[in-house]
Amino acid sequence: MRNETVRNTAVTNETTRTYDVIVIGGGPVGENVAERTRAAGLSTVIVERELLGGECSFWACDPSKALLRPVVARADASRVPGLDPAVAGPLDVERVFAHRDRMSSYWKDEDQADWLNSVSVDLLRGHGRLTGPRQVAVQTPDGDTITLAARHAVALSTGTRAALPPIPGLDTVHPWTSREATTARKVPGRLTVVGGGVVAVEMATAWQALGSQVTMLVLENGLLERMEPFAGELVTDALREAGVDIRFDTTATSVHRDGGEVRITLSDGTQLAADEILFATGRTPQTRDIGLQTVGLTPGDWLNVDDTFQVTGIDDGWLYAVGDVNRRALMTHQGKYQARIAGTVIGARAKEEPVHDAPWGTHVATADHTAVPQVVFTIPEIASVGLTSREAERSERRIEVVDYDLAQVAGAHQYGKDYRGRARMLVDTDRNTVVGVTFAGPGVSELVHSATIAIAGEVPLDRLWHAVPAFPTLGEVWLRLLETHRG
Ligand SMILES: Cc1cc2nc3c(=O)[nH]c(=O)nc-3n(C[C@H](O)[C@H](O)[C@H](O)COP(=O)(O)OP(=O)(O)OC[C@H]3O[C@@H](n4cnc5c(N)ncnc54)[C@H](O)[C@@H]3O)c2cc1C
Ligand SMILES: NC(=O)c1ccc[n+]([C@@H]2O[C@H](COP(=O)([O-])OP(=O)(O)OC[C@H]3O[C@@H](n4cnc5c(N)ncnc54)[C@H](O)[C@@H]3O)[C@@H](O)[C@H]2O)c1
Repeated sequence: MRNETVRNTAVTNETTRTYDVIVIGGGPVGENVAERTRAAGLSTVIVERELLGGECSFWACDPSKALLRPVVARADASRVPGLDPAVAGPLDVERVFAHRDRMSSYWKDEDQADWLNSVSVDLLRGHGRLTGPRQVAVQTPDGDTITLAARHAVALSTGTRAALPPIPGLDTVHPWTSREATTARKVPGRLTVVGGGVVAVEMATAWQALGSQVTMLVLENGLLERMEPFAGELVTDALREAGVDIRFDTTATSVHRDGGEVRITLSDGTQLAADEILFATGRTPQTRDIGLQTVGLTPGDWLNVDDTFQVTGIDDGWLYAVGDVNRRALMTHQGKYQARIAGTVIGARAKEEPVHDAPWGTHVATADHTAVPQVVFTIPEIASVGLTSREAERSERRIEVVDYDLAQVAGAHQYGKDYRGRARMLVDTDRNTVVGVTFAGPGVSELVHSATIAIAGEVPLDRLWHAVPAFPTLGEVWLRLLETHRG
């Protein structure tokens, strides 16, 4: 076992190792909590039972984006006159898989362990469980149990795993979850995808382009239902053009594997056959077996936190929950933002320094409520931050919705022929600031940070008017949105 020797300022006795901070779960979020608490001068250990780097590095963001990059780049290139014939053929699937494997570090975490070592955080490999206030027991891969005690804080960053619906026959079909969808080495002839959210649309985009005939079973009447309706509509059109069979208001009611084939009974009573079935039906928190009952919480629950990530209902505030497991925003960048804040506030409290917890203070995650960006890497790309118009309707605020056809921007003409895209900006008319933006179109992923800055910075529209977008870029959509708003 690597790096388990106790370093920095930890105290060891024969049965219990004492640290200032114990982090359970070494995904992207746990790593960042630990890096910040260590930077604050606190001895810190991470307990990780699988691979340091978590879901994102090995079974989620990195492998999925590596599969999608050639698909999206080919779609972009096919719209560029002169370049289009060069990308007319199929993808080289083996090379795509090799790229994906490399981007997933061949499912080895030495580099991340070296990085952790370089920032003087200890690593203890094994499954961590709370055994009481500030107490953790770690079951190591050798079957030993090591007990840890925290002087100041325990941070839970145990993330999520795929949620599977309880439908008859599921245990017989060996269904794909996001893990298999991102790591498979063989292209199934027919792939059925259950779900219409982010994992479903990204993986349907990738596997259809890699050679599967994809069928999507979507409970709702559209894709990406939590985003602006035009986002799902544009992705639906592109998936259908690529040959995906999308069935709305439909789901699988039972499944069984018959020989090599998965037989699926649909909610309308009809049958469907597939070689593999992917359930992209949301996430469940990894809190069932982490000893929550020993501190008065309920195993299996999502963890409720305040804006400094202290778990609610815990005396003395020693327990923190950061990243996916607190359900605030299930994305790596937002979890890492939370981690920077949680690590810093743990450091401040340990040193009895003032805690700056007014909105936008150093020690509170205000952006979680107002400015969470997300990019969906489909054809076309979808990039959003802040409120959607549906959320705005439910809020008390007076909001103006400003729409613009992204295809009318000069940068879009340059980007590729037959560009299709939409942009929507939500303006809080009382405060004269932007509170939500959604872009849908090829190449929009890199636009989203401009919107995040406008929202998090609460930049008045009169000042945004002076932020001049370069010609001819997609960024000129800002000018067009502001002109539309001014009438
Ligand atoms: C297919 C897919 C694609 C995605 N793509 C993106 C994307 O492009 N961009 C983006 O921002 N987000 C993306 N996400 C979301 C992103 O993966 C998560 O938001 C992110 O991984 C959350 O990080 P985390 O550290 O909170 O949890 P995780 O990454 O889940 O890490 C939790 C860690 O805790 C460990 N652990 C759990 N329990 C214990 C225990 N008891 N003891 C010891 N260790 C334990 C686990 O082994 C794991 O290493 C994607 C998700 C999926 C499913
Ligand atoms: N690019 C990115 O940022 C990215 C990519 C992938 C995943 N993620 C994150 O991962 C999280 C999980 O993604 P996801 O797509 O699994 O979840 P999701 O919540 O986005 O979508 C879940 C889908 O499954 C459907 N569903 C749920 N229960 C069902 C059932 N019993 N039967 C049929 N359908 C059912 C829902 O109707 C919905 O369409 C997201 O919250 C997202 O933040 C992010």
